[in-house]
Amino acid sequence: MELAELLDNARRNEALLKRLQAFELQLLSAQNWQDFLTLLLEALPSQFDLDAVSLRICDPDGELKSSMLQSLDIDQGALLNQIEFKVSLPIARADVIETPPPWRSGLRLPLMRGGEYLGQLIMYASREDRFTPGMATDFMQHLAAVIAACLVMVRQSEAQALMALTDPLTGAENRRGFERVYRREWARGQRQHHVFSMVLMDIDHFKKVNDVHGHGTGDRVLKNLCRTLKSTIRPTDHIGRLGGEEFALLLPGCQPDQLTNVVSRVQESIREMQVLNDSGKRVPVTASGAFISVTPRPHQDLSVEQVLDHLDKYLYKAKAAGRNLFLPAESA
Ligand SMILES: Nc1nc2c(ncn2[C@@H]2O[C@H](COP(=O)(O)OP(=O)(O)OP(=O)(O)O)[C@@H](O)[C@H]2O)c(=O)[nH]1
Repeated sequence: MELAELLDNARRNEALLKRLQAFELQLLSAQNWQDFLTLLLEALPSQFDLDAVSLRICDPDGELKSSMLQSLDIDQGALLNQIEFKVSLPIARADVIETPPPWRSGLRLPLMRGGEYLGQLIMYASREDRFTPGMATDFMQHLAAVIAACLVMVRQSEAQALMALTDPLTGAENRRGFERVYRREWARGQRQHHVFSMVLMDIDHFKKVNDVHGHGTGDRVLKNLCRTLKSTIRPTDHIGRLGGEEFALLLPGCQPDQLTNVVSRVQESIREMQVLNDSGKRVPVTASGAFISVTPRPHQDLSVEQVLDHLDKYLYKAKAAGRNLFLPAESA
């Protein structure tokens, strides 16, 4: 190799190394999925002459996917299209791989951290000579090690953030978590003219459940209710436990004409719940509630407290009318 060519190669390597170091520093400061995934799936390809990047993540119990779904706004959900969540993945070493069209070369990098196999990062190029068999991949393998460490850090910090916003008994969002969801949905609605719906509900005669069957059975009712609600509404909907036996639902994209159906389904699923007391006897459960569709408008501000206070008046009417009843609230 000519000296000039060697120097040119060295300069290119040095420039690549500098870019990698700067990129790694950015990655290390990512605290949440949005920053981490945007860097990995959008910044990485543009900064390193790649045409696309995808992630395959080992996620046997679906925890990572649900953490990302919780943390990302729905309009950032496109990032998730570049991620495959796998129940299991065969361990693969760093290698140049065959790629489907339109890509003409690709590199697969394993993501390992402390002996845990986290998944793979796949880089695609439309140039055939971008990745060639036998090429040196040490820089990229180093990058993969940093990505794996950051993935573990972000997983942990997202889990901690989620814990602070989650009700430990039922796994529903706590009041703070629910307020955060509302603020996000309100802002998204203003940006994109999205409607969302809200339901406020309260278990009927819950004090009696506790008094007659004991606190343990009362807790089981609350846990069962959340499980039931989760399986009745969409995975992108939100359940908040606002206090004792009071819950709220936030249903993004749920139009007024669909809301009555959703509420009937919710009511039905609560009535069908099979909760047993300590003697194995079924405890019948019903709830009362109120519901409304919210259309965020630009330059308007309607807080979650205002919506909930408004719904509370209708919930009170439903209780007064004999319970086991959900009433539509007039627009706020
Ligand atoms: N088991 C259990 N009970 C709780 C929890 N949080 C609140 N409660 C109980 O929920 C009951 C709520 O009672 P009330 O506010 O009188 O309402 P209610 O009996 O459901 O009556 P209505 O709402 O009018 O139908 C109280 O007995 C609280 O102690 C909890 O985490 N676990």
